[in-house]
Amino acid sequence: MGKGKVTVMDHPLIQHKLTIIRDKATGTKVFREVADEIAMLMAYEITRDLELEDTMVETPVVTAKAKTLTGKKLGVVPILRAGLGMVEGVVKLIPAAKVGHIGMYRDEKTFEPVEYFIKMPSDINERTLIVVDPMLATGGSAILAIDALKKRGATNIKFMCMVAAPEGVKALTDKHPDVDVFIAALDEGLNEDGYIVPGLGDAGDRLFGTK
Ligand SMILES: O=P(O)(O)OC[C@H]1O[C@H](OP(=O)(O)OP(=O)(O)O)[C@H](O)[C@@H]1O
Ligand SMILES: O=c1cc[nH]c(=O)[nH]1
Ligand SMILES: [Mg+2]
Repeated sequence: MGKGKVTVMDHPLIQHKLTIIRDKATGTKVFREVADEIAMLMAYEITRDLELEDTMVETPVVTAKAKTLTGKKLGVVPILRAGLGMVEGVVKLIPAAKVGHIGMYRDEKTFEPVEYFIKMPSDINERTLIVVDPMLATGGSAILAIDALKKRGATNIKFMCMVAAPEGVKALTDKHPDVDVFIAALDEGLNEDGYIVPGLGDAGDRLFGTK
């Protein structure tokens, strides 16, 4: 592994749901639903360190001391297309989060990422950004996406993916050691076509039914 902090979220529910989306017999509808559920479970874990402050609440019984989120700003940044499949799951838990989009495709021969779209909230320098993409293969797409966010002023970034290859985790944590990486499964590696093994195939195509 590289220099950054890496957390593997191997909760039983996440592992069970991952098996469903790894299965090649799983169609688009179920793939989308289960990917959404995995993203929500991961968001629950990734938000464990959100800051709380004291407040008062009037219950039907008494006025009591209680806790509330500080309202520190968050952003979710899906890497298109496949990252879109993780947005709903996160914003269901954090409805105040703004969403920035970054479009990236991987050249099929060289595996080099190409950026084709970016639209961010204007205040990304004030936000904790959670970059989401189901797949971290060579790491090229995640590295370029995070480069683009840092260039625009982002300083507090987390990366969350479902399936990662060790090569991608090393490349990402070497290049961006300040970015905490959260993954649901660390797979064996990459095949000659740049696919994660065992992986789940092309996440974008499986989410959107494009193959
Ligand atoms: O770590 P890397 O080697 O860069 O590969 C991972 C990238 O490949 C996939 O996107 P893809 O290029 O297939 O685009 P899509 O989401 O539009 O299908 C995936 O969603 C990641 O963004
Ligand atoms: O296995 C892989 C590798 C890159 N992108 C995917 O969607 N799947
Ligand atoms: Mg794809």
